[in-house]
Amino acid sequence: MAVEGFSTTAFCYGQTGSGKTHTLTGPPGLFEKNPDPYSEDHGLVFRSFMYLFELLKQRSEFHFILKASFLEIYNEKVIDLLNPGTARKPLAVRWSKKSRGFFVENLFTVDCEELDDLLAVLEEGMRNRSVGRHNMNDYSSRSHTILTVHITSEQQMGEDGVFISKQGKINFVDLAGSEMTKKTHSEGKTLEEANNINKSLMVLGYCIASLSDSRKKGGHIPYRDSKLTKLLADSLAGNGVTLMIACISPARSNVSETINTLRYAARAKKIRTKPIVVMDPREALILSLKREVNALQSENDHLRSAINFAQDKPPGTASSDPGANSFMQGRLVLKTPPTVDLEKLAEMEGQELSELVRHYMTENEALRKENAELFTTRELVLRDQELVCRENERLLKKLEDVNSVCCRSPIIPARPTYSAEMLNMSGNGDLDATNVWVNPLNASLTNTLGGSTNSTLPGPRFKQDILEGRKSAKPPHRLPESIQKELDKRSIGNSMMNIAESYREKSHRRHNSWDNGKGMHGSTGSADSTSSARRNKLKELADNPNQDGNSRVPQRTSSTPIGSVTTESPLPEVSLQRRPASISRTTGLTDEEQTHIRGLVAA
Ligand SMILES: Nc1ncnc2c1ncn2[C@@H]1O[C@H](COP(=O)(O)OP(=O)(O)OP(=O)(O)O)[C@@H](O)[C@H]1O
Repeated sequence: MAVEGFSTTAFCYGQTGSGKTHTLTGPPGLFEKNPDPYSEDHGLVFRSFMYLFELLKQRSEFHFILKASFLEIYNEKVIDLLNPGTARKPLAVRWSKKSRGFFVENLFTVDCEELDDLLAVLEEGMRNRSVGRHNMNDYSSRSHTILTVHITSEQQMGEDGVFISKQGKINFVDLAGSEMTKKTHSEGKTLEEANNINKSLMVLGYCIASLSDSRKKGGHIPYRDSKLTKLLADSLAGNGVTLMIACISPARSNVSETINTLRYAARAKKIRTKPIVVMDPREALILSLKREVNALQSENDHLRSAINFAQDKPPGTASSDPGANSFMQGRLVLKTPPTVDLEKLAEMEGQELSELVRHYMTENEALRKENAELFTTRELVLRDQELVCRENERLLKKLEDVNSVCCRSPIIPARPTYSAEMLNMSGNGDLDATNVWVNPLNASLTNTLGGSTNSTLPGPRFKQDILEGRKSAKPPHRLPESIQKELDKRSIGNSMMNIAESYREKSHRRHNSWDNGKGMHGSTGSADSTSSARRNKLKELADNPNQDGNSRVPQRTSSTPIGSVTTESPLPEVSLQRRPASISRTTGLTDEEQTHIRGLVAA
């Protein structure tokens, strides 16, 4: 992973004499014997170096730069093991704003081109580290050591000449073992070393405990309490990968330390880091910009293909919609970013690349906005359509209800030409009980002739059908308008003639009665004879249709609303919708009608 650019750490933890140094570097004095490179005595560090160089050989497309440093923390002082000097002057640990981590100032770093260079660093450091002796270990490490191998890899991205470099590293940390001074019988200098070792290990334990506790996430981690934790902060909770090797003793007498070590290991196992590849900020920016450009270009291609698909739709679909056209027009005026030659991309400056990305982002934003608008419009159209459908269903249901009410009523024929006043008709079946005035002649004729009214009376006949409960009763079909008008003229003309004749007859009888000296109210017999004569006359009129085959009795046609008769000139219009103020008791006609009829008779 260090080769890929990650920061990695392997550290050994455990009580003194448990084999930490043995695990990392092998038995004491191994390198003084000039061992075989493939000896089984080698520890993790040597084996890692071997594996690292094998890996570098396989990756010929990369250019690697290796650098190594070796330091120890002895009594809370950082000593450079590759350049200790005669005075073993301690180095300062500082905070780097750039890398946002602690670093050792002026630490000697050795370029390592060969495996031997790395082995030389390891040997030199092992030789210079502080080793002591106590009851539990003849070669006890009196300090924490950190061997770091920095791996810089450079790779050419594509054929445009841009090199991308990554900086990975491996930390090999050999911690000094925790000591129970009672057991080790440490005194003097060794006791001071043991106290410092225990103190720094305790801080490390606090840091591990805090990092592993999910409740303290984001809380304070006491890295600054020791040099060891400062330098391991990045490995413990940074963006690297860390391997903890817990070394324990198989001796029964060390059981409490073993349990303690395992407890630490269990806590450390809970720590979660977020490994990232460490790169040069400028190169990282170029790489991210290139990725972003590729992503935006692919997204733009996708959106363009989707828009072209919408444009290629046949007429009558989306393009035939004027609203859609306006949308299309609005979309077509989008500012398209300039086409970029990918080969020249590497030559472009960071500012140009940023400008280009900004162009694509603007276009992308516009396309996203347009896409959202299209979706919104589609939703609105669907909602409107649903509303119209619901309204349609409601109106249809209402129409059905109205039809069913009309059909259920025994006196209302279900004909759409009836005025709304008919709907207010009471349910007792008496047409005369409504507020619609009916021509008394029609009514008297119906009463006189009963159900024997001839077939030229469509209204009463239809009414009769309803009364007889015929299911097939339907309103008569409408005639063509010209024929219907002609029929209306004739029927109205006939009715007027009929009225004129009855008026003439009534006048004649009235004269006779006056002649008989009985006056208007003189005799009931006269009234009876008058009504009898009128009945006979009407019957005669009904039984003898005129030459056109039409009855001379006023008829209601299908196109004429009930209660209203409309004529064209020269016949005067007579409205029967409202009962006139003054009606003659004998003729049943208004003054105005009588005047008209008198004029007609005179003519
Ligand atoms: N796996 C092993 N096989 C053989 N010998 C071992 C093994 N582990 C440790 N030893 C031996 O035990 C002794 C102590 O080991 P080592 O020095 O590595 O312990 P340590 O944990 O580093 O102690 P300290 O913390 O005091 O430095 C050494 O002589 C080492 O060779």
